[in-house]
Amino acid sequence: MALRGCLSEYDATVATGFTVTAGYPGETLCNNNPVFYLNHGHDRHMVIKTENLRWQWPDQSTTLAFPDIRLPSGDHLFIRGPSGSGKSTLLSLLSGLNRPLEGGLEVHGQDLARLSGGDRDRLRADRTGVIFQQFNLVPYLNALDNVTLPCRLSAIRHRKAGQPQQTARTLLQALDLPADCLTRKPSTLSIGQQQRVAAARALIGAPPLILADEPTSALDTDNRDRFVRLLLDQAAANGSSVVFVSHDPALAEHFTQHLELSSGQESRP
Ligand SMILES: Nc1ncnc2c1ncn2[C@@H]1O[C@H](COP(=O)(O)OP(=O)(O)OP(=O)(O)O)[C@@H](O)[C@H]1O
Repeated sequence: MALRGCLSEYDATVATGFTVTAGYPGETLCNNNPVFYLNHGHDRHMVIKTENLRWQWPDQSTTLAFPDIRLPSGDHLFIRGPSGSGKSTLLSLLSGLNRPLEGGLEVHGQDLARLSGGDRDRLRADRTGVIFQQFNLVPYLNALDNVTLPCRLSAIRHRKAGQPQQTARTLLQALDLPADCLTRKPSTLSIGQQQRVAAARALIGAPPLILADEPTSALDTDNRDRFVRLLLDQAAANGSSVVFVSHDPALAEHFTQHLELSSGQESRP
């Protein structure tokens, strides 16, 4: 099916994690409002910098307090912690989906606490690829069109991808997706194949940061290790930093930095 005119704002938002603020049936979904990407002297190569970061969900009595993170450009960080320790919550803060309750949070040199929701969405669209735990593929788009979606939502990602369809093919091939899967819908793909599509979608347009939320949880050990290696190889080829969360300590060996979240969280006084 032709891509133009068949993508709702809802689907684009669920699939990519950012709100689409432009786009009508038949038009390319792409918000060209400029966000100014600043460099801050000695921190210009720091992709993520957090300090005393805290978050409290509405109606929850406990506060999630996160260890400080310093992630230089190109480094790969593994975040581990038991269920409920706040791994997904931390990724929602790093991606700008939620604004921190307290503490410092700089991503791509931007103070996320000071940006509006729309500017955080734009920053994420342009500079962060997200792999969701459930992949969030758009069910009525084939694998290739799912992968090129970020290029429709970000002029920067589109420009960096060059020819998005060709780049998507190259990425999916590098991630070992069989050629006959390229034009198939997600529901006809195995979990491992859907996972490769989700990874290619995060990688296209070489965003400086990839955030991955337990994308290997449904895989066996061999496929899990292979997927992590392929993902990190592609990220390294793009020069992208990676933050990968999992409860599985066996994956830690693939990463250059490690962070452990504990299950014990502070109670609010
Ligand atoms: N939308 C929400 N509203 C209210 N509380 C939430 C929400 N999302 C998460 N929480 C709570 O925040 C805490 C951390 O949840 P989170 O999903 O970040 O943990 P996790 O480490 O990713 O867990 P898992 O490994 O099971 O996915 C939990 O106590 C959870 O119940």
